[in-house]
Amino acid sequence: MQKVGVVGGGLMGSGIAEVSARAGLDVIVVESSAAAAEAAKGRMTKSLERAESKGKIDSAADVLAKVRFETDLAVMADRELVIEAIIEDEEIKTQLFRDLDKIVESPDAILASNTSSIPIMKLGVVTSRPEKVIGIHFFNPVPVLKLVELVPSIVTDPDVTEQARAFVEGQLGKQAIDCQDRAGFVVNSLLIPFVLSAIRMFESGFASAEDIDRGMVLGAAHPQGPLALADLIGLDTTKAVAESLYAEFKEPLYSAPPLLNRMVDAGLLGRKTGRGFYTYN
Ligand SMILES: CC(=O)CC(=O)SCCNC(=O)CCNC(=O)[C@H](O)C(C)(C)COP(=O)(O)OP(=O)(O)OC[C@H]1O[C@@H](n2cnc3c(N)ncnc32)[C@H](O)[C@@H]1OP(=O)(O)O
Ligand SMILES: NC(=O)C1=CN([C@@H]2O[C@H](COP(=O)(O)OP(=O)(O)OC[C@H]3O[C@@H](n4cnc5c(N)ncnc54)[C@H](O)[C@@H]3O)[C@@H](O)[C@H]2O)C=CC1
Repeated sequence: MQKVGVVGGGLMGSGIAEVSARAGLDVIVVESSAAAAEAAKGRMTKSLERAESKGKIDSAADVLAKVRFETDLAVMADRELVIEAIIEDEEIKTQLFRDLDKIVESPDAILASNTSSIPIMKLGVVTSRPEKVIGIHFFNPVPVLKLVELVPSIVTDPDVTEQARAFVEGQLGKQAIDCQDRAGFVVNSLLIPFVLSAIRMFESGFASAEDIDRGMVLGAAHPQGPLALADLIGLDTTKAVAESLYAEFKEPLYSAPPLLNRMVDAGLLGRKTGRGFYTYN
C-alpha cells in the first residue's frame, strides 16, 4: 500500500493519517470544508511536534510534507486504500461509500471504514464492490494505541483482509485482531456498556465523577476512568455507538442513559468541545 486516502480528519482521521505518513506513505486527507481541513492539519501538526519533541520522529515537517489536506472527494481517484473516518452516522457513511465507489478508480482498491460500531455489510452493500469493503478499526489516540480490529463483512474477499492485515501490521506496526461483522465488534461491545454503566452510576447520584474515575484508575489499574474516557472518545460518538449496539441486540445494557442524551443535546461532547463530564482548556 503506497497511496492512502483518509476521509474525515477529526480525532481519528488525523491520527490515522499521521501514522500512515509516519510509515512513509503518500496520504491525502479529505475534509468537509476548508476550515475543517485546516483544523485537521493543525491537529496533526500538534501531534507530530509532540512526537518530535520526544525524539520519536526526526522531523515533524518531513512527515507533514507527505500529507495533502483537501476538500474535494475526487482526489481519492488514484488511492489504493481509502479509510473513512467521518462521524458515526449510518446514513452519512452510506452516502460517502456510494460516492467513493464512483470515484476510486482501481478495481483492486480497498474501501475501509474506521466505524466504531456500524456493521460493515451495511456500508459494503451500497457499493458495486462489497468484496473490497472492510472495517479497519483503530483506537484513540491512534499514535499511542497498538490495536486495530479487522472486520470483514460476510462477503469481503479474504485477500482484502490479508492486505489490510499487511497494511496495519507490516506497514503501520500495529497489532490486529479479527472480528466478525456485528455491531461494536469486540472492544466496543465490552467497553461501551462499561462506560454507560459509569454514566448511569453518576446520573443516579451514587458517586461523583471524580470518585468513579479514581476508583477504576486506582482500583482496577485502568489508564483513565470511564467518564474521562467518554470525554476522550466524544459523547456524540459514545451515544452513536450505544445506539448501534442497542439497534443490533436490543439489550438494556447498551441503551444510552438520559444524561448522555441530554449532554449531547447540549453540545457537551467532551474534550473536543471543552466540556463533558469534566472541563478542558
Ligand atoms: C470508540 C472506539 O471506537 C474505540 C476506542 O478508541 S475506545 C477508546 C480507547 N482508548 C483508551 O482506552 C484510552 C485510555 N487512556 C490512555 O491510554 C491514556 O490515558 C492516554 C494515552 C490517553 C493518556 O495517557 P497519560 O499517561 O494520561 O498522558 P500522557 O503522559 O500525556 O501520555 C502518555 C503517552 O501517550 C502520548 N499521547 C497521549 N495522548 C496523545 C495523543 N492524542 N496523540 C499522540 N500521543 C499522545 C504521550 O505523548 C505520551 O507518550 P510517551 O509515553 O512516549 O511520553
Ligand atoms: N472517537 C473515538 O474514540 C473513536 C472513533 N472512531 C470512529 O471514527 C469515526 C470518526 O470519529 P472521530 O474522529 O472521533 O469524530 P470527529 O467528530 O472528531 O471527526 C469527524 C470528522 O469528519 C468530518 N466529516 C464529516 N462528514 C464528512 C464528509 N462527508 N466528508 C469529509 N469529512 C467529513 C468532520 O468535519 C470531522 O472533522 C467515527 O466513525 C467513530 O465512530 C473509532 C475509534 C475511536
